[in-house]
Amino acid sequence: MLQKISHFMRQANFIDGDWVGADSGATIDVVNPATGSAIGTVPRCGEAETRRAIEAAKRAFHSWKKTSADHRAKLLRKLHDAIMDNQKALAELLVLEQGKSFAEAKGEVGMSAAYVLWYAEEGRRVYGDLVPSPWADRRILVTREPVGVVGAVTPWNFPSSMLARKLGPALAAGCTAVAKPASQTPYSGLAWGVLCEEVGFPNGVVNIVTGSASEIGDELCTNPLVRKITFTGSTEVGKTLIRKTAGTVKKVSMELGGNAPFLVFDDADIDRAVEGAVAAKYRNSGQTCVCTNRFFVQAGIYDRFVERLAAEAEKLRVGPGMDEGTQQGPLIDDNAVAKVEELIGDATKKGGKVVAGGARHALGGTFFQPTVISDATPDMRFMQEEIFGPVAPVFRFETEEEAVSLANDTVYGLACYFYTGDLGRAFRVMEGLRYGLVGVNEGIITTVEAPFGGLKESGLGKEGGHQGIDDYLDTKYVCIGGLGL
Ligand SMILES: NC(=O)c1ccc[n+]([C@@H]2O[C@H](COP(=O)([O-])OP(=O)(O)OC[C@H]3O[C@@H](n4cnc5c(N)ncnc54)[C@H](O)[C@@H]3O)[C@@H](O)[C@H]2O)c1
Ligand SMILES: O=C[C@H](O)CS(=O)(=O)O
Repeated sequence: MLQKISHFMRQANFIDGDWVGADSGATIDVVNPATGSAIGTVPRCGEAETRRAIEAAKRAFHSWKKTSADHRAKLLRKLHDAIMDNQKALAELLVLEQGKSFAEAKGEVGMSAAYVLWYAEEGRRVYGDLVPSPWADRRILVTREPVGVVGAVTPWNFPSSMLARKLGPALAAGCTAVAKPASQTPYSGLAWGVLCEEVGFPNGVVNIVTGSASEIGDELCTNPLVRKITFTGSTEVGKTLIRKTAGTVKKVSMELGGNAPFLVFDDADIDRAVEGAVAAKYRNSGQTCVCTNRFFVQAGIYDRFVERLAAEAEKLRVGPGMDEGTQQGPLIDDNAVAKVEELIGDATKKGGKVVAGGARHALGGTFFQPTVISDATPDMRFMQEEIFGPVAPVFRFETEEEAVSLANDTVYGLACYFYTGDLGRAFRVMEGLRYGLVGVNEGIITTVEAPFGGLKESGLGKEGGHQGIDDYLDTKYVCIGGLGL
C-alpha cells in the first residue's frame, strides 16, 4: 500500500521490534539543509540502548541463522517490493533531510531496492565445497556460515543506499544487525525499521539506533557479541573504528574517503568527456565518495575542456531538492560550505583561476555555485584533500606517465576515471592506476552487480557484486571420520 512521508518519518529508535526513545529522553534535532529549519527530532541514544539492541540481535540470530536462504530471499524480495512501492515517499524523506534533488533521491531509493534484490539472490548461492579427501576413510566438507551480529555505521550523503549495501548482504547471509545512521540524516535509516517491521522480519533481526556517535560506536566496536563492523564514512573515523574493534578481533569492512582523479587525454571524445565530467563531479552537489576531486587534462585539449566544463557547470540548476528541475541541492551544513570556501581560497592564492561559480549561491544558506578552477597545481590542498563539494579543479599534464603518476599521488584509492580513444593507452592507464573502481570513458559506474570498494586508505572489503556477501560469512572446514568407509 502506498504510504505518505509521515508514515516513514519515525522519531524513535527500532530495538527488538519496539519503537523507543532514549533512556534519558534526550533528543537530537534534525535539520532540513535547504532551509536550515528543524524538521523533527530523533532519540539521543547511547551505550545502554545500543547494548540492548546488540543483545536483541544476538537473541534473534539464533533462529534467523537457521532459516533457509530461500526463506530469507523471499522476505528480502518483499522488502524490495515495499521499497519500490514507496519510492516516492522514501525519496521525499531523503530530500527533506539530506537536500539532494528529488531525481537523485529517487535514484538512490531505487538503488537501495536493487541491492536488496541482488542479495536476496546472492544469499541462495552461498556455496561450500566437498573436497577430495586425502584419507580413504574420511570426508572433507567446507561450509560457509553467517558471522553473527553485525554493527553497521553509515554516512549522511547516501543515507538509504549505504545502509542497503550492508543490510542486504548481512540479512541474506543469515546475520542480524544493529545500524547507526548519521545524525544529519537519521530518518532514511529509521525508515528501514518501518519497512522491515511491515515486511515481517522477526524482532531483533534489524535494529536501528540514533544518537551519540561515539557512545554507540564504542559499544558496537567493543561488545564481544558483535562479530563484524561495517562502516561507510570518512577515513579518519574508519581508522578509529578499526582500532576499537581490535580488542575483540571483529571482521571489518571499511568504505572510506576518496580523492578521485579524472584524466582526459588529447585523443578523448571531448563531448563524452565533458558529459562524464559533469556527472562525476556534481552528483549530489559533489558530496559523494566517488566524485572527481582532481581533473587532469592533457595540454592539447586543456583550454577547450576547461571552457566546455565551465559552460556546463554554469547551466546547472541550483535549488531546493523538491523544486522542478533542480540539479544541485544545498551542501549538508555550514561546515561543508566553509571547507569549500577554504579550498577555493587556497587555490586562488596559489594561482588558480575561478572560471565558473566560486561563491555561495544567491539562494543563501548552504547553496553553493557549481565551480570550476583552472590552472590548478599540485601544491594546492585539492591535491590531497577530499573536497566533498561542487568544485572542479583542473590540472594540466603533458605525458601519459605524468598523468598516471599525478593521479596515484594520494593516500586514497577509491574511484578514478579516464577518457581516451586509444585502446592500448586504455589498458596501460587502467593497469597503472591504483584504485578500486575505474571508469573508462564513463563518469558514473556504480552498480549492484559490481564490487564497490577502495584500496589504500579508501577502505577494506567490497560491497555489491558477488563479492559483497563474503564479508558476512565465516568459512568452516569439517573433517568427518568413523564412517566405516
Ligand atoms: N567509500 C564509500 O562507499 C563512501 C560512501 C559515502 C561516504 N563516504 C565518505 O564519508 C565521508 C562523508 O560522510 P560523513 O561526513 O558522514 O563521514 P563521518 O565519518 O563523519 O561519519 C560517518 C558515520 O560515522 C559516524 N561516526 C562519526 N564518528 C564516530 C565515532 N567516533 N564512532 C562511531 N561512529 C562515528 C557518524 O555519525 C556517521 O554515522 C566522506 O569522507 C566520504 O568520502 C565513503
Ligand atoms: O558516496 C559514496 C557512494 O558510494 C556513491 S555511489 O552512489 O555508491 O556511487
